[in-house]
Amino acid sequence: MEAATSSRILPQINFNQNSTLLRSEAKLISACLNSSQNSISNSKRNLVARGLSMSPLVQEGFVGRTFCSAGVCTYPAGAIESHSDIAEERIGVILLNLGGPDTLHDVQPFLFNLFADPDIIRLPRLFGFLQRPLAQLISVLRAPKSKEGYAAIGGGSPLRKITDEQASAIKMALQAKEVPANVYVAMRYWHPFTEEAVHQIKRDRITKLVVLPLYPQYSISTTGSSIRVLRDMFMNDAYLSRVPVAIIQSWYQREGYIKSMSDLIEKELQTFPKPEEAMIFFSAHGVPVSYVENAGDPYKDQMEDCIFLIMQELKSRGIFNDHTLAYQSRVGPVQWLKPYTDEVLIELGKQGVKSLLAVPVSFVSEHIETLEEIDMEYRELALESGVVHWGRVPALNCTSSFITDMADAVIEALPSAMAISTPNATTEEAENDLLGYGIKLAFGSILAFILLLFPRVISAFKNYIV
Ligand SMILES: C=CC1=C(C)c2cc3[nH]c(cc4nc(cc5[nH]c(cc1n2)c(C)c5CCC(=O)O)C(CCC(=O)O)=C4C)c(C)c3C=C
Ligand SMILES: [Fe+2]
Repeated sequence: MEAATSSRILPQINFNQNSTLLRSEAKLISACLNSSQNSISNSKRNLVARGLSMSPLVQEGFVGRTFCSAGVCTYPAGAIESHSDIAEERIGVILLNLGGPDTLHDVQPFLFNLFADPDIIRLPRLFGFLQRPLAQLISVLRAPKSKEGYAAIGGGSPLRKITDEQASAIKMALQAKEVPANVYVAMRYWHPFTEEAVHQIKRDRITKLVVLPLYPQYSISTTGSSIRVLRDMFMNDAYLSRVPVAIIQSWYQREGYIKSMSDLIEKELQTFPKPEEAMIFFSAHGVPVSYVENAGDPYKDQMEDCIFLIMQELKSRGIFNDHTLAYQSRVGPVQWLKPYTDEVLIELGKQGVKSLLAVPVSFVSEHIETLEEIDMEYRELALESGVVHWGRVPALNCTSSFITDMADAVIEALPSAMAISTPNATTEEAENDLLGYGIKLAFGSILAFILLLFPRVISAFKNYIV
């Protein structure tokens, strides 16, 4: 794999010169994001240092409860209860997505929801009470800039419409494969919220559920956050905690996805006067470096692996264009994953690159960061920097090969669905636990007493062992 632009690492950004964020807002976010760096456990650090990404669900407190393999998580045998007594299976698929403001009026409350998420602004537990006041402040400060962006793309986010269309398309693809299912949309920060989807799932008496995040790569800030919210709802509900669930954590490595992305790239390259000369410029949404380096977020590794797989597929088709990966959409002055898209564009222009094909790679729908940031801001910057031919690969949206692959992913995950059997202890269970603990304590004390008082008993035991 060509090292992801390691030869093009650029100088650190100076906030005063380049950041598009308001200074006061930036300071606030900086303080919040930096503070989270101190609360990372050594075990996580060791794993990361050894190059082993900790399972994201383990980081989220699923320790001892989950088995994760091949991107699908289920619950261990001891904690499950089968639904074999259910005569009629009603399959549900829940699509997890970020959500976006439908109108300009929604922008500030949407931003509030985003910044109030402890997986976006990661405060130490002790300062958790500050999360909502901070979110209020930051959302009010950022709203004008965000509104400008949403105004430029028609006055709101297209995410809800596209995600609804993807849900209908996946439902139809499942139907065509003779797996009838209801498909629900659960947005993290705007309507339809996760609560609304979960309400419908209960209303429809779903008996088996597949959780499918619409993010190809896993990040604590996206898939991780949505699964945490969903898990809390399921654990605290008598019905839902018994519904078998399969969670697909990430799916960037699926052949169907890699081929669909390659198809789009191959097609768009043909629009260049000399297709073989265009540089393929993968632009992924960034995350703060601390997520990867301190919290063990597998996002960067998965992103690089994803680019490698796409380039391998293109090579197998005889496409040998140069490529590079950079990260966009940083918020605040903390270090985000590098290299930054804007800096790389300027550098490539300086190096004399004339043709660039931008490929958004961290998200499967058109949204503000493709329609405004890439198509407007980055296009303009690239052209100013000397690039002559600029193109952009569209998001997958409802591309049929992609939708078929998502349906296949659901079908493959179904057999591993298992229930969380009321893991939140009821009062009765808690009392039983206490009783059990008391019995063990009393028994242990009596045993210790006997062993201490009667050394002969010990030697008798020894005789049995040795
Ligand atoms: C894989 C995708 C995404 C990651 C990772 C991610 C992390 C992340 N985002 C913010 C802050 C903002 N994100 C915003 C919008 C937004 N983000 C994603 C995807 C990822 N975010 C999408 C798809 C969208 C927008 C959707 C739409 O409405 O079209 C915004 C709001 C827009 C803006 O003001 O720029 C903010 C703010 C952080 C801090 C973060 C990781 C910690
Ligand atoms: Fe984002």
